[in-house]
Formats: sequence, C-alpha cells, structure tokens
Amino acid sequence: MNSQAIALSNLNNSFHGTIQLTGSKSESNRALILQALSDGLIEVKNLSSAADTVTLNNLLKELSGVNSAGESTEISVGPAGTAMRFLTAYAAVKGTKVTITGSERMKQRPIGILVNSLLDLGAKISYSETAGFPPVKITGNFNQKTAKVKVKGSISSQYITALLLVAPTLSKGITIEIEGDLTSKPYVEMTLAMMGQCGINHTWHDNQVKIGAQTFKPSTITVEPDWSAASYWYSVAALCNDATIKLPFLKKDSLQGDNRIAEIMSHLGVETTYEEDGITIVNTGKKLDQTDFDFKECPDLAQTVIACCAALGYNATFTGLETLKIKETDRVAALQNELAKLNVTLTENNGSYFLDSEGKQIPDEVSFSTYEDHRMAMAFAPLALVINKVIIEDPEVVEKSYPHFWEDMKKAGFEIKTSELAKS
Ligand SMILES: O=C(O)C1=C[C@@H](OP(=O)(O)O)[C@@H](O)[C@H](O)C1
Ligand SMILES: C=C(OP(=O)(O)O)C(=O)O
Repeated sequence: MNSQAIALSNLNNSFHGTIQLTGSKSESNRALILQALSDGLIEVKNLSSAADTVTLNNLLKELSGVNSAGESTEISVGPAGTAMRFLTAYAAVKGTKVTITGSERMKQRPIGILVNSLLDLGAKISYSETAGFPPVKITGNFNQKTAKVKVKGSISSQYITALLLVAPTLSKGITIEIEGDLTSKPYVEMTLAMMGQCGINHTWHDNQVKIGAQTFKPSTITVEPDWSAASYWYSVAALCNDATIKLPFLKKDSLQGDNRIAEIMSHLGVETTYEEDGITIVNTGKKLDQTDFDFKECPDLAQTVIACCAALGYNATFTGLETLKIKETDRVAALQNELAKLNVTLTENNGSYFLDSEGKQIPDEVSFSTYEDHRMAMAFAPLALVINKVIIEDPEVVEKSYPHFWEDMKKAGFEIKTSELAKS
C-alpha cells in the first residue's frame, strides 16, 4: 500500500520568529457546548481551527434541527474525544433522538462511565454495538430522576466535564461525587472557570462538585491560543542551537493546564518570558536539571517531552501516563515503537516509565509512524533538528488540533517535501 508521507530536514539549527497558534481545542469545544445550551446568549471569539472543533460546531448545528419528536438521525464525531463525550451528554439531556458514532478508534475509547451517569440522571440511552463503547443511541425524552451521580475519576476527566456543562440546564442540577483519583484535573477546572465566565456558580468540596439549576448570562468567551500546540515550539526551541520564538496571546494565568509546558521545559533549557501580548521562549543552552516528570495533570504534553528528551540523549523517568493508552492510539505503545527507531527504550516499572537515551546512536534518517494520532506527528517532527532526514507518515493527522502545523514548520525553516511511502 502506498501512503503519503513528508520528509523534513532543517540545516539552519536556528529560528528567530513568531508563530501564531490557533485557539485552544479544549476551550473552543466547551465554549461551543455552552453557547448551544445558552440559546445563543454566549458569543465566542477566536474559535480554534482544529478539525475536532469544526466537527463539533457542524454537528451542533445539525442537531439543532433534530427534535425529540422527529425521526432518529446518526452523526459521527470522527476521532474527536471531547466531541463524543460532550455531545453524548448534551443530546441525552435534550432528549434528541440521535445515534452518535465515531472513527474505528473512537469505538474503542470507553464511554460507559458517562453513559451510566446519564442513565442514573434519567436519560434514555443505549449502545448500538458494544456495551460501554460508542456508538451510543439516545432514544427519548429526559426526565430527571436524581441530581446525584458517582463518577470514577481515573479514566477520563471528559466524563465529568460533559456532565458539568449540562448541569445548569437540569431542573435539579447535578452533584458529582468523584470516586478515586481524578486524572487531568486542570481540564475540570477549565470547565468550571469557563462556566463561571458565563454566570454559572459551582461548589467543589473534597470530592463533590455541585452545579445547581441556573441560567446563563449574556457573555463573551475569548478563546486563548492552544498551549498543547505551543509545546511543539518548546520542543523546537529545546532542539535548536539558537532559538527565540514569540507565541502571541498566550497568557501566564491560562485556563489550560498545559501551560505547565513552560515549567517542564525550563528543565530542558527553554526559558519563558511573559509579555503583555504573549510569550517569548528562548533556548538558554542549560542542560537537563530534573529527571522526573509527571503528566497526570497534563497528559497531552507527554509525547512532546518524551520525544524531546530522547532526541537530546537525556535519561529521565515519567509518571502519570496511565490514560495515554485510551487516547487517539495507545500512546505508550506508539512511543515505545517509534523511540526504538532511535535505539532508545521506554520501559515500565510499577507505573513509572524509564527513558534510556544517553549515548545512543541516532540514525541519520528515520521514518516515524503516526498511528492516526496528531500528537505523534507533531512530537516527532521537531527531531529533524537533530536527525538529517525525518519522515512523518500520514502527516494530515495534525488537522485534529493544529491544521496549519506544517506551514508553521516551514516558516520556522524546516524544509518539507512530500514523498510516497511504501508501506508493507
Ligand atoms: O477536556 C478536554 O478538553 C481534554 C481532556 C484530556 O482528556 P482526559 O481527561 O481523557 O485525560 C485531554 O487529554 C484531551 O486532549 C482534552
Ligand atoms: C486526547 C486528545 O483528544 P480527545 O480525547 O479529545 O480525542 C488529544 O487532543 O490529545
């Protein structure tokens, strides 16, 4: 089978310039649901160009034409996890007759925890194929039975966000008891902060988050640029001999937990200066001064940081990677496979992953597979700064969150050629 790939090289090893990032996919997708629930009282500015956001926006428009009395319809979210989870809660409480499906991978990403909570609340919802996984079918009106639900916190924070977003529109509101550890906590905090901007109050004591029935106030949400996307520029800066990169409109006090890439990358020699109109990141030449990194609160940064450490020949230990196995691909397995091409290993021991990169001979040319995962492509692309020729297979995967990634890489001096790749 032949498939498209691109070959990247970068002989300059230096970049001084500005990169304009698109809006945060996470903030945008919350804003769209809030806007739809508020019947247009909420205005959204700087919406992301991410395919996941475009998809959600289109599907919300499509669903606005479907009512609970009419024919059932089927929609597909493709690979968009947040769209899958948020739309399931949205359609369930509206009683919209719809089957929500997605890509083949989406059908392997669990949704049972959310569906069980929606059933407890009073939704009419079932599975069309495999219990616990998409597609889900919403079959009728929602009559709220209870306000209280228990949600396991360690699998995905998106289930909690999905419930919180719809909570103010329910006559009894929702009180969520989070069971066990909460993963990706900053994403729940982002949800609550954005709802606060729209006039919705909450309480959060111990493991109980409560949102009562409330009305949205007319408001404007301005989406900040995407900090997860910024992480690839931190990697470029870390791998360049000489880099000063301006990323406009990113803020220190961000709603996005992935702003901790600034702190993480400070240990790899990249310094961040916060300015009125954005941030500037600079390679200071400092060597690794910390060897343990935890990604429980920022799982989307893991691939960037691990690939970057491997390229720099650093040994390090990583934790908080549990949820990576149920994302766009099994990201741990994907990392292990691709790092092996650099003669680097990532081995698990009791939930910790040890990266053994020191002194490894990196080949002159490496072709990286991307596993239908945007973050695999973007995490490995900057390695063209230390490898003569990097080939990225199926480069269009970046569209999911960062459609103009390759144009931005060209602006930064990467030479990019398309190539036909022979796959067995
Ligand atoms: O709520 C969100 O916008 C997201 C939450 C995180 O997922 P999990 O809560 O499943 O870790 C993150 O990985 C994903 O990219 C976006
Ligand atoms: C995990 C991700 O997205 P989602 O869960 O929304 O598909 C991601 O963007 O890295």
